[in-house]
Amino acid sequence: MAKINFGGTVEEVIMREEFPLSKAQEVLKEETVAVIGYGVQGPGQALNMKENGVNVIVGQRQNSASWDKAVADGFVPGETLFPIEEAVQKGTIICYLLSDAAQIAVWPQIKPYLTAGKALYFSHGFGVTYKDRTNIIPPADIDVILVAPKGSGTSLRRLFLEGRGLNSSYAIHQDATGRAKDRTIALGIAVGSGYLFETTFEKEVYSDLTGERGSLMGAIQGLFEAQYSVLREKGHTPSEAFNETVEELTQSLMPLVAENGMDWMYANCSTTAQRGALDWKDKFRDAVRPVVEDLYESVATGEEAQRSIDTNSQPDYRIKLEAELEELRSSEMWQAGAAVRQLRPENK
Ligand SMILES: NC(=O)C1=CN([C@@H]2O[C@H](COP(=O)(O)OP(=O)(O)OC[C@H]3O[C@@H](n4cnc5c(N)ncnc54)[C@H](O)[C@@H]3O)[C@@H](O)[C@H]2O)C=CC1
Ligand SMILES: CC(=O)[C@](C)(O)C(=O)O
Ligand SMILES: [Mg+2]
Ligand SMILES: [Mg+2]
Repeated sequence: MAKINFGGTVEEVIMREEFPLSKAQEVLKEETVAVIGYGVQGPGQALNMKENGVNVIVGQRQNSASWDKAVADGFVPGETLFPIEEAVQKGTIICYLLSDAAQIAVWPQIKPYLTAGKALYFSHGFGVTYKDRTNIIPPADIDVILVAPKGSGTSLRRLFLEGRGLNSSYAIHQDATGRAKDRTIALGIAVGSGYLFETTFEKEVYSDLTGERGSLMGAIQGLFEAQYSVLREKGHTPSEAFNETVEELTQSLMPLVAENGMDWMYANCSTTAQRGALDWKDKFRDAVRPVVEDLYESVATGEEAQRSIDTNSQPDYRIKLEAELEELRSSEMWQAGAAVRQLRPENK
């Protein structure tokens, strides 16, 4: 493990150099890795592992769009693609990549096939951490492990195809075989992680739920809406409001942040912008911090988990989510966004 200084705190991370793909292949050579669920993470992880030489099968509900997608991606019914229970039966490592709500519903069906020595793998600490709400309590004689790619399954796959990698966290909840750690790291490398950092199931789910509700998804849209609507009320056109709120951020400034940090992005903007950003950042921080504190509390008490379970267990949850996404899509801001995207020279 490499010791890396993260801004003054030294942490151990695992990189491909010290745990190369050849070692991952060696660790996994006797295993059948059953990827259960072929939604967003399922395809990314299954295809990356398959192309990395791992023996992968997929378990998915028949007569579903995801089943058809698995077929289109090259998984063969009866050979490498099976109904869920059959795949769990055949697998020695079970990657449980159903939606978190579906994991609860399907658990009683798969539990009998989690026999001694197998490994149960998650990409989220949700099911195990909130066990009082999910009833996901794995048998004691199996490994229970986690690799959580820090990003969308779509990005995991795209970065893999570009020869890059998405960072993942990893955790071992239960080591029944003495091989849990090797299995975990090998899977982490095989799914296409750039490097792996250690966590626990609880820390993973608390930080992940906070991040996606906060700066990664929820807060960012909230900030965009606030600024866009003020600009519009003050008489700015949609194109100006959208460009000054979103397009410039994603196209021009965030790539600079990604490349070399916030100070580098600031340094490449005008001194006028730098002065204003440095003055205003603390006001935004102070306004938003109490909301983040509320959010973390709601995650830690399990309120967020319960809301997610309750809503996403409804038979029509997809339709309802889609209706809310449609509302976003049809908002003036994102309609302006669609027009702006069309105008990018590369999209012409
Ligand atoms: N979406 C992402 O990129 C990320 C997801 N994760 C985690 O990975 C896991 C999988 O998430 P996603 O890929 O987003 O899942 P998803 O929402 O795409 O669902 C995966 C599959 O579950 C199946 N499914 C849904 N309800 C079912 C039911 N009642 N019975 C049987 N199958 C059912 C669907 O057919 C679908 O193929 C979750 O634990 C999630 O938190 C972690 C990091 C990112
Ligand atoms: C993509 C990711 O890692 C998220 C936002 O946490 C998720 O999809 O749950
Ligand atoms: Mg998440
Ligand atoms: Mg996440």
